[in-house]
Amino acid sequence: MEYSLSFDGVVFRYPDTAEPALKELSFKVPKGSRTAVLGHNGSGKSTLFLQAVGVLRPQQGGITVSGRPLVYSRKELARLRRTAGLVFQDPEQQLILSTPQDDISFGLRGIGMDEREIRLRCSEVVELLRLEEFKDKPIHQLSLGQKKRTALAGVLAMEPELILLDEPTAYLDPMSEAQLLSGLENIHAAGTTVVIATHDMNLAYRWADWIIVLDRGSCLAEGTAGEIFGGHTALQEAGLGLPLLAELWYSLPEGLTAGYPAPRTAGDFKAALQQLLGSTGSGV
Ligand SMILES: Nc1ncnc2c1ncn2[C@@H]1O[C@H](COP(=O)(O)OP(=O)(O)OP(=O)(O)O)[C@@H](O)[C@H]1O
Repeated sequence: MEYSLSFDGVVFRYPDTAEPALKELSFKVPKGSRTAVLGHNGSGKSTLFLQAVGVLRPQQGGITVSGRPLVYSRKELARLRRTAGLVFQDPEQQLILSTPQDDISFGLRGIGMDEREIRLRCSEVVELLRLEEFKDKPIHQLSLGQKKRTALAGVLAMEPELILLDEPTAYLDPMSEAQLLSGLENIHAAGTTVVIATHDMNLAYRWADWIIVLDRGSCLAEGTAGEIFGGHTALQEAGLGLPLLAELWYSLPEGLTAGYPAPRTAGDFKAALQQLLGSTGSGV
């Protein structure tokens, strides 16, 4: 299997802190996956992301992005910027210029792209993330959901192979969340590896195909969504509850559900129940 990102024994301690934020952290993100990094507050998710894009550097261990070990020279970091993009939890930390259009173009100018290509890339991401209506509006007048999509557009315009999003849906209403997820769907369909950090178990359950469970700076478990949500010991150990649909599914009699894949959406759950109860002669 090919991997877009791997950590091998990464240790990192912030200055003047007693405990390392990352403790011999090792895991792998399969290329082309939709990966969710799950962990409680302070488990190290944001620190992990900052390491993956070279903003922070491990004190021990190594990181590989798209098959290349990270090297912290100016040239290699510039290359990394085009390979791996990070969307911060707080878009205010990311958006620098006055309008979405200017902000998206800024990063592309920084890598020396010509103006014609910049205009083309900008219009592509503006369309993909449906920013047309407010692309020329002052950023401080945008809603949080619009700012989050603008920050995502700025990263996406660089066409990275790997995109990392820190708590992408935090504080978004259901409509803004759906818009952001649909943007991510298109990005993933185009071949990009997408990694999100979240403690929203319901989101991870319906969205991710690969899961990494982080606890106090270490990886407790990694595997397919079926393995992690089906086993649920790592989630319990990390103090993370089960997603509602998984809890309902695994509370059904094992004899009834044996051999059926656990449904990931409410619609699939209903269809599975109809099929299972139909096959036992009950019916819903
Ligand atoms: N700049 C910093 N200086 C010192 N310690 C820090 C700094 N940033 C984070 N930490 C510590 O590192 C650990 C990991 O923090 P991190 O922000 O990576 O966790 P997280 O899983 O992203 O948390 P959250 O879910 O709350 O965003 C925590 O103990 C935190 O207090």
